[in-house]
Amino acid sequence: MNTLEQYGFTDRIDGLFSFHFPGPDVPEPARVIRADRGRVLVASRHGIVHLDGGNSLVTGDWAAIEPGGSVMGCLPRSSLLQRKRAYDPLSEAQILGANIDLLGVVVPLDRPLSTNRLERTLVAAWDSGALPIVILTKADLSTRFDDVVAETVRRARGVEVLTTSAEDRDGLEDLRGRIGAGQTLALLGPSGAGKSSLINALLGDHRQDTGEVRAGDGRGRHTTTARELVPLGDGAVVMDTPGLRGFALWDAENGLSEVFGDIEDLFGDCRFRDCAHDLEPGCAVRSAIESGALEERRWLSYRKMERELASLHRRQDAAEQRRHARSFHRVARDAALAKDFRNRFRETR
Ligand SMILES: Nc1nc2c(ncn2[C@@H]2O[C@H](COP(=O)(O)OP(=O)(O)OP(=O)(O)O)[C@@H](O)[C@H]2O)c(=O)[nH]1
Ligand SMILES: [Zn+2]
Repeated sequence: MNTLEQYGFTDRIDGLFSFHFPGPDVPEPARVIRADRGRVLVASRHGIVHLDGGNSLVTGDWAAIEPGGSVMGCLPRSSLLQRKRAYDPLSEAQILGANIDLLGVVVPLDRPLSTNRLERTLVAAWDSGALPIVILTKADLSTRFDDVVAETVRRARGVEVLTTSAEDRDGLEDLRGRIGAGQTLALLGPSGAGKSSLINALLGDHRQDTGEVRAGDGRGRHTTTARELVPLGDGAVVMDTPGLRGFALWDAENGLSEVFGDIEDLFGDCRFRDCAHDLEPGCAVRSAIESGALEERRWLSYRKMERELASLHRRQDAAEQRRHARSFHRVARDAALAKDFRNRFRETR
């Protein structure tokens, strides 16, 4: 597997490049590992290189590189995670990452649940166009706050919930199994939630590939830059940008109604009450998209959320989820109690 494939390049991406950059000189595809004010680190067929002139690129982008080495542009983003300033509509949103397939909303089990935070992060995840998944971390500590697992499952409203412990290496296979070849997982969660530990645990033997990369900066000096995309092997990738760490995605209260409220408001203006916002005449959603008042990307995100939630609800009914949460919780608690007991035994010996 070449460097580019390790960073998620697939036949599908190859096809998208031919489609979006037709012509005799097909550009070289490259994935942005890190973007820093126009200076970007990319994975290419020739390994990992620095490029200049990538002002518009963000981590995760698929960049098109001319034979001369300059950046021509990038593929349309399949998802876009951004930080919004709800109170100031004029300020530009800060883009945290692009082309994320799976957004892990990390909830640590070593502290009480912040339901507001969980719900707002889930909405931001849906808004990005990626598929959210809730990842409970530090399962080995889950006795401390008894109701976090059940409450998280309840608040996640059908979004899949996985439980992990980097410490005990629990749940890692499950999570790894969710990230297919060519897919990118990003983790969102508060500081100290265990994101780095989880990434390192997922990496296992690949660990030496990550973290710092030493690269010449063209002037003979060497700089050390942290990679923000981390290959897990087999074309699965984890995105780990500073912007995603301990950093709120919003500056004001915003939940479903704030992020998608403008879209839901449009429904009332459709000619038909039961408008499916597809091809119906007089559809306010379609006309907002056509006039540019509604970004098509956001509408697709909204649709994706509806679709995924409906199918998740079909797949796993609430009762089954509660059973799962209870039985998991018992196992986790027993394991933690056993560990506590072992520690105490050691101290008193
Ligand atoms: N018991 C236990 N501790 C854990 C686990 N995962 C992480 N920790 C501890 O939790 C603390 C924070 O973990 P990090 O992985 O640094 O958390 P982070 O989310 O990357 O934090 P930021 O870098 O601040 O965003 C560290 O002291 C870890 O050792 C776990 O599964 N079990
Ligand atoms: Zn409509």
